[in-house]
Amino acid sequence: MSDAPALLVRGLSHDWGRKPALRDVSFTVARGRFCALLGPNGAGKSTLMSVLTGLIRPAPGVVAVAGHDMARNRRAALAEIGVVFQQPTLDLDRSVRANLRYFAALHGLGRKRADARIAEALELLGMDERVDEKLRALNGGHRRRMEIARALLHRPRLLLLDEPTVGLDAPARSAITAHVHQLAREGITVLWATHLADELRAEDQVVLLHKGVVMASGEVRTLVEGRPVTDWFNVAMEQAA
Ligand SMILES: Nc1ncnc2c1ncn2[C@@H]1O[C@H](COP(=O)(O)OP(=O)(O)OP(=O)(O)O)[C@@H](O)[C@H]1O
Repeated sequence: MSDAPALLVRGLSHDWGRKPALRDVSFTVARGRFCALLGPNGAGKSTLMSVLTGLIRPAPGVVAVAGHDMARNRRAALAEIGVVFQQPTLDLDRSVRANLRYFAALHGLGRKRADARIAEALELLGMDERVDEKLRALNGGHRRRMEIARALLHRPRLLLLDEPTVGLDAPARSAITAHVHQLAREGITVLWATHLADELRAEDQVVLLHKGVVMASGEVRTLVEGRPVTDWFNVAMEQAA
């Protein structure tokens, strides 16, 4: 199990009613990699995130997280995952600390351990000085960082983020992108869904999804062949249209 990839997805398909959303999707993400799940609106990114978080069952398909099969050993697989959903779910009238303590308690962490984990997670996101501020006083970028910190409280090996920069201005977008790349360098495996190719870096892995099908997968540097990532993405989408 120790050699298992952080995430394995094999032969995964899903239909919404009669509408195909994912078609025979397969890829793996090695431990400590930043993998972008890149695709335009309607590509199937959110559907795939729902499968990976166990919200919907693929038929057919295999998902394994750190070697734990999602169908056969769901609890162990889910314990390895931290999730940042597209829609924020925060209590704006409470402080950063109070929000995080609440979620730490949901994970069964006692107060002392919770506070240590909260400090650790906030430091990773450059948010430690905000711990006593009310969420309402924070800007969108800081709220998002706080949600990422929350997803790390139980020390997951795999962090899933569904379009985490939507609605943020350029500086906040670039700060969050940098912080999450840093998390990958710290050993946390990241799957980052986005439709914005400029969030990718040369050393990242990318899974290019279009109409539910993986069009390309591999290291960004190799796939773009010297072009800017946005040019490569635009050409791939024009060819697919
Ligand atoms: N709950 C649902 N019921 C029916 N169809 C759905 C549902 N969720 C998604 N779809 C359809 O599945 C396809 C893939 O959508 P999905 O939301 O997974 O794509 P996406 O890449 O996340 O796009 P976006 O960036 O717009 O969220 C689309 O055709 C969408 O209309």
